[in-house]
Amino acid sequence: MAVALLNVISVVLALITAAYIGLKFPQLQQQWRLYSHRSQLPPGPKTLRTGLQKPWLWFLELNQEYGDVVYLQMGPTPTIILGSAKAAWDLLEKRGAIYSSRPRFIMGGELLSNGMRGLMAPYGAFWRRWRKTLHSGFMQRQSETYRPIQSLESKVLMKELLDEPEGYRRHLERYAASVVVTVTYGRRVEDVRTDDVVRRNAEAMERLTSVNIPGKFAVERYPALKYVPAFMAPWKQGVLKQRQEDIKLYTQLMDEVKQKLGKGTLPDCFAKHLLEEQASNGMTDLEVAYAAGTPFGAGVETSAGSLASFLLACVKFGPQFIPKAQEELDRVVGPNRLPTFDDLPRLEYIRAIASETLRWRPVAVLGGTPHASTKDDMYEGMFIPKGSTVIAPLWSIHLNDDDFPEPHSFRPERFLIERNYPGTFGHSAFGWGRRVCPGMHLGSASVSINIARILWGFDVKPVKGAPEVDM
Ligand code: HEM
Repeated sequence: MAVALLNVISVVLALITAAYIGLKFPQLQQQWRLYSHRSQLPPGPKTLRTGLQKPWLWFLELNQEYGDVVYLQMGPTPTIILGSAKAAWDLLEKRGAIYSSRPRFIMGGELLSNGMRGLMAPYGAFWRRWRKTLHSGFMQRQSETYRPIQSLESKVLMKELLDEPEGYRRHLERYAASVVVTVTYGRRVEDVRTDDVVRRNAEAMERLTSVNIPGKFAVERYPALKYVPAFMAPWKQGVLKQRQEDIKLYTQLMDEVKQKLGKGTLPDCFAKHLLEEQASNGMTDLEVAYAAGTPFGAGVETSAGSLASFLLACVKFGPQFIPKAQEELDRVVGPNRLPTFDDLPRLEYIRAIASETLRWRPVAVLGGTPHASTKDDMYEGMFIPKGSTVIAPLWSIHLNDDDFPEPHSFRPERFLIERNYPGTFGHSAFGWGRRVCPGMHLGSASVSINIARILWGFDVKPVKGAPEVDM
């Protein structure tokens, strides 16, 4: 009896040890890889700073102290911080085949979204399918067909700014939300405070941001916890319940689209294209529903925030660039009509202001969602391990004074001279490589047309007597 019990205990212990080694093996393998290349890892600090509200400020300090490629050991994950356009271009663009994945987001990407949100998806078949639909919905030629929508919403924005200038932040949000919701679902947004689609999408974003907090959930550090049954883990029960809310939202929005399509009342829009291409793309109904939710999550705050940066630049540096811009608008457009998209090719200085806006205070201050590498790599004698999280903070890259002398000054003129900068835009506001922002044509058109019209119609000045603010 005693021998039988001992045998059972030994088997159980052996199974536990095997399971432990199985679970630990990838981590041990990674540790060995790091140890054997320790002398070739990029330079970096010995200790981490935790609880930072604005990590990009620290990353800039690190890039200034250690160089363009900095190494941090964040728990088990090797993390690389890129501090120059060249390093980001060399790795994320030129070596896109191995730097286009994402780190694991177990709470947000896996448990909340069940892998349905392409923005957080690893590089692979699902991401490629999702990305293909975004490409066909937002590539240059297709985005140009959305210009009448942008032009109309921009006119509404001008009227709102005229009637209630102090509500400018809300008006910018309404503009951006209405463009995105019209382009996606074929219906306008008249007021962000009362619109149902806006409210419910904002709630979905809230659900996502509430679980995407580094260090908040142990499962991000110990991925095996993902498999603990929900009844034993209230945090898991909570996030799975929230998943159902997301599914309800995206499915209902798509059902409304299908009803309108059936009645023949659906205007041309991204959701319609998704349905038309669903069979050839091999996407499930749920994939389509989540894909239609993508532009709202990625395109509203980025567009509105970029225009807010422009107003900030006007308040801080207006006298240095507004008169030149208005001289150009007087010359090219004249006083009797609003600037249009057709004028933009001749509004060189306005386009330079748009580029400088996206550079000076980039909304994606950390460069958007981090990339992850899928193979060991060597860069300028430094070893970058497979599975590294790669962050290219635009705060470091756009405020790097080798590329942008006096980086905190707002100087559109930088974009009017020949400069040696990788890529075609002269800045990196839309990211890099295979993950580059698919909405960049829509986003940059929104920024340029509204800058042209605001400067044509308004004098933007600080409120009289307003206190000086650190920007
Ligand atoms: C001025 C406006 C915008 C800015 C500054 C901006 C910026 C960015 C940046 C920096 C990234 C990260 C790229 C990378 O990982 O290397 C990104 C990704 C993305 N953006 Fe935008 N964006 C803007 C507007 C839009 C719009 C209007 C859409 C709507 C379709 C959109 C959809 C996306 C998506 C889906 C991704 C993720 C791509 C992927 O993971 O493959 N963005 N954006």
